[in-house]
Formats: sequence, C-alpha cells, structure tokens
Amino acid sequence: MLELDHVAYGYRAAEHIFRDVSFRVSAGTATAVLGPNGSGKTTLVRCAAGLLAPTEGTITRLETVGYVPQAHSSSFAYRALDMVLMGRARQVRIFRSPGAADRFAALRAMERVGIADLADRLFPTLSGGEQQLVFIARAIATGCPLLVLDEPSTGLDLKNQVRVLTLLRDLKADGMALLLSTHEPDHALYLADSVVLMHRDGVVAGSAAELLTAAQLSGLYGVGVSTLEYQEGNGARRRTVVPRYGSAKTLLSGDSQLPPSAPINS
Ligand SMILES: Nc1ncnc2c1ncn2[C@@H]1O[C@H](COP(=O)(O)OP(=O)(O)OP(=O)(O)O)[C@@H](O)[C@H]1O
Repeated sequence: MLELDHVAYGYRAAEHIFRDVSFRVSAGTATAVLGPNGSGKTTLVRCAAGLLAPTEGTITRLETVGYVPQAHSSSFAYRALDMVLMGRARQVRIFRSPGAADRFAALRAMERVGIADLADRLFPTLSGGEQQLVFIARAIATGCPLLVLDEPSTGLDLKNQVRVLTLLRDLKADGMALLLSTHEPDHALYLADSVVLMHRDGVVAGSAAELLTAAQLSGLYGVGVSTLEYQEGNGARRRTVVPRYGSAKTLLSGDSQLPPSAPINS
C-alpha cells in the first residue's frame, strides 16, 4: 500500500510544482497519473517511489517499491540479463553472486515481458523501446508488491504496448499495487481504477470512471477531446479517447464544446 497525504514538492524553495496531493494505492489496484508536459508527473512518481523527499506532507509505503524510470539512454555495458538481475539485489546477500533462483526469476521476468531473446545482448546496443522493456522486467524481477512506473509505454510499438498493459493488468489481478504516469488516456481507461490529474490550477484525484471524461480531459490538456464507446470481439464494451484535430485557432481557444462525434463500429 502507498499513501500520499497532502504532499507538495518544489525544486526551489517556495516554488511548488504541485501541492496538496492526497491519494492511496491499495493492493490489487492501479492508479494512473495524467497531465500535460511539465505538469509534474515524473516529479510526483519519483516522490512516490522515495527518490525525492516531499517538501510538504507525508508519504507512507508499507512495501518496498519496484521502480521503472522514464526511458533514457544508458551507457552501462552490461548484458540485458545482468540489468534485470540487478533487480534481485535485495535478495542477494552482500558479497554473494546471484544464485540459480535469482537467475530463474530474472529470466522469467524477461519472458513475461517478451524479451528472453535479448538476454545476452549488451544493454547500450538495444533500441530505446527494448531498453524500456528491460527496465520493466527488472522491476518485475524484484518481486516487490508495489510497482511505480514512469511512462512505461513510451517508445513502445503497438504490440509491446499491448503486451506491457496486459502484463500490468495481470500483475494487478495477482494483487500488486501499481502507480504509473502516462500520456495515454486510453491506457488509463484500460488499466486504472483511480487517476491523478495534474491540472495547472491544482491536482485532482479520484475514480477513473468519474474523472476520465471528455470534459475533464479537455480541461486537462487544453484541447477538444471526444470519448467513443465501442465493442470488442469478445463483446466487452470499451471507451477510447480521441483528440479533436482542428486549426491552431481552435487549439489556442481550447474548444471542448463541440458536439460528440459519431461512434465507429469497427
Ligand atoms: N531537477 C530539476 N530541477 C528544476 N526543475 C525541474 C527539475 N526536474 C524537473 N523540473 C521542472 O519541474 C516541472 C515538472 O517536471 P516533470 O518532469 O515532473 O513533468 P512531467 O509532467 O513528467 O513532464 P513530461 O510529460 O514532459 O515528461 C517542469 O517545469 C520541469 O522543468
């Protein structure tokens, strides 16, 4: 369980990126943080993971955290498997090498993420998306019941986005607590029970069903947004979020009052 209580953070004194942020992530649930570029998503998830100390408020973590950083290049000349094995550091006693159980857990995590074939590749030679999948496998290999992920699907192709989101849903069903930041409202619709919206004039936290609406998302991003309902092959009804492409003038005025678009049945 992770709980933030009236949390604020500022990189400089008296200049808060956000303040008064309160929410809880319980076992078996996922919370998605959404907001425009620069609104403080990474800062918030780094606070939640314990990498930054909040300037106000308290953060309670009942479990250790597996953390997936935002995609970044790295020059560590380790094999991908060794990067994932680093996630087992807590289980490996000091001055001991990882054992067979650690190697099994690391390989199993790589299989779940679909990158077992990359095990012997040197990390810096992997593409950005492949490196992102290695970081996700490393967090899973930790065995931590709480995962904090900073934009886990950024840089991934459609198949890998589906693979990662399905995996995260499975982990949630297994009882893990998940906190992730994302630029994709659709991913939040698929995965999240709760959302944290980083509005410029204040942070709003609440249930995904209540907050992932066209009106909230239009206000959040300053662009017209429609939500469309559709039916999947298995009969499940889903919603998807579609931005309104318009003239630069429409963007500047942030028009969210357009009539709803017609649903597409495919
Ligand atoms: N180390 C730092 N020192 C000073 N300011 C910072 C630092 N890191 C981030 N900021 C500023 O804090 C604000 C929030 O940044 P943050 O990276 O948390 O936003 P974000 O919502 O994750 O952005 P994006 O969607 O572009 O990744 C931005 O204005 C950014 O310029």
